Amino acid sequence: MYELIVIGGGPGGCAAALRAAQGGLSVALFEPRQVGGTCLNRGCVPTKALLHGAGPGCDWPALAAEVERVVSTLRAGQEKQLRAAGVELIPYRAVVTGPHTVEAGGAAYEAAHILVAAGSEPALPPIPGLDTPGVVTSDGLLSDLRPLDRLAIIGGGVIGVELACVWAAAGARVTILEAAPRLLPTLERELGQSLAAQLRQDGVEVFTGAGVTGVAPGPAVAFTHRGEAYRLEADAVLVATGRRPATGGLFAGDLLPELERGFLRVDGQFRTSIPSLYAIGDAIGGAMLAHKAEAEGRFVADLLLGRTPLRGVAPIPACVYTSPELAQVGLTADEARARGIPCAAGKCVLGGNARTLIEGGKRGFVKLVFHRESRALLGAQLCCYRATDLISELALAVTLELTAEQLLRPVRPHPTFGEAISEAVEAAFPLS
Ligand SMILES: Cc1cc2nc3c(=O)[nH]c(=O)nc-3n(C[C@H](O)[C@H](O)[C@H](O)COP(=O)(O)OP(=O)(O)OC[C@H]3O[C@@H](n4cnc5c(N)ncnc54)[C@H](O)[C@@H]3O)c2cc1C
Ligand SMILES: NC(=O)c1ccc[n+]([C@@H]2O[C@H](COP(=O)([O-])OP(=O)(O)OC[C@H]3O[C@@H](n4cnc5c(N)ncnc54)[C@H](O)[C@@H]3O)[C@@H](O)[C@H]2O)c1
Repeated sequence: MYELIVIGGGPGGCAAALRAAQGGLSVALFEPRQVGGTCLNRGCVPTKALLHGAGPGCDWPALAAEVERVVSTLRAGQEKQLRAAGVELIPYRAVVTGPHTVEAGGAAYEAAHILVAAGSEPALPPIPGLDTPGVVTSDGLLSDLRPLDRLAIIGGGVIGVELACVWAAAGARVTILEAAPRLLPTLERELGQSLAAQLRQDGVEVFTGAGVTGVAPGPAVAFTHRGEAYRLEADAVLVATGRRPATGGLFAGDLLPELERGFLRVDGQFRTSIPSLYAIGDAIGGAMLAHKAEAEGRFVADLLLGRTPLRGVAPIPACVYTSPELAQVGLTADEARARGIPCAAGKCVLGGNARTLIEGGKRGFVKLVFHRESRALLGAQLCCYRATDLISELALAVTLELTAEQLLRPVRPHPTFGEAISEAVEAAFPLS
């Protein structure tokens, strides 16, 4: 009998298992694939290593070896840390058979609490021909790293644009087919629009409002755009149209917690409709991000340890590691207005930022959204170099509800990208 069984060794499950074990609970972690989950093995880490390493004349075998070195180093470290904390790693797929019981590898296990952190898997849209040879999801593309002359991408979301940048940097002709009117439709409007302009300048073809009608052998993608029909031949077709929860077959018999579109429904403390069963990460939906899963895992571990959870409910920053990078946290001006919140927005365009010009001068901006009366920071949207690092300062400010005056108190060093934050605050509340 364990105090906690964790199902899934991704960032959510590992964070929960580690913290619970460090706090003194007996913990078993079930993971039939590799520790690290999607993030470490098929997601965040390999894609960022590729974005860092891909370039003209790319040596693909060397790049693939470097990606594997990074991933396996991190995985070994993570496994060591879990074992050192006393987590029992069980390499089988688990099925929940009761409120306190799990079956895996032909054996039964029992625990006071069960945490489902089973993550997600690629979701395929109902487009005819997706079983054509050469059509892959991110899992397939990342497991067979090789040069491509022509890459067609269905879906201009986060996976689509990041992997477009990898193969475009290595010299491939990349085409993105996005159904929505802009790239990255879940992010603030100008972020997707600016990225599309930059990608086009870098030679990537971008069709927004595209209607993909099918994939034929070749592979060749048939699509419509502004009333015209097109046929696009490629060496590979990446389908990156979102992910779905990996909750299929997770529960046995009559035991089924409440689901919503396949995602486990949880309350504010990540409890499912079965009191001893918690769920976190991609399996519960919302932002499908590693740091969200990890924060939620720590939150549940703290709850079970009887501690007040520190993290897990703060606004979750979203980052896109393209060039330039994009990042956002909290509310956009449109979202604030739609909620009837009086807001003041300030924007600093980086054309006059010294560090931006020194490092190559790609288009960029920092936008900040404040409550007009309290002057508390509500949200931030960044399109610039190092946006994915700069956003942490702004996530802190949104979380702590810092005001414009408080944001202006620190002296920011020169020449840095961070100077744009001071300028954007001043633009929101001009002196006259
Ligand atoms: C290409 C790509 C790039 C990404 N880049 C980023 C990024 O840069 N930043 C970011 O924040 N997020 C990124 N993500 C998203 C991120 O990977 C996920 O949000 C994150 O991994 C979710 O963590 P999780 O712990 O909920 O689930 P997962 O990481 O999916 O882990 C779930 C684990 O559960 C295991 N499992 C499933 N069912 C069972 C079962 N029945 N029994 C036992 N084990 C089971 C699976 O094998 C898996 O290892 C990316 C995703 C992809 C696909
Ligand atoms: N940097 C990061 O944090 C990062 C990187 C990669 C992935 N992720 C996570 O992984 C998840 C999955 O990424 P994703 O890019 O697959 O999903 P996504 O939801 O970000 O984007 C999917 C895109 O596909 C489009 N689409 C859907 N059906 C289509 C169709 N039939 N034809 C053309 N376009 C279509 C959607 O409009 C959307 O823009 C995301 O939720 C994201 O949070 C995060």
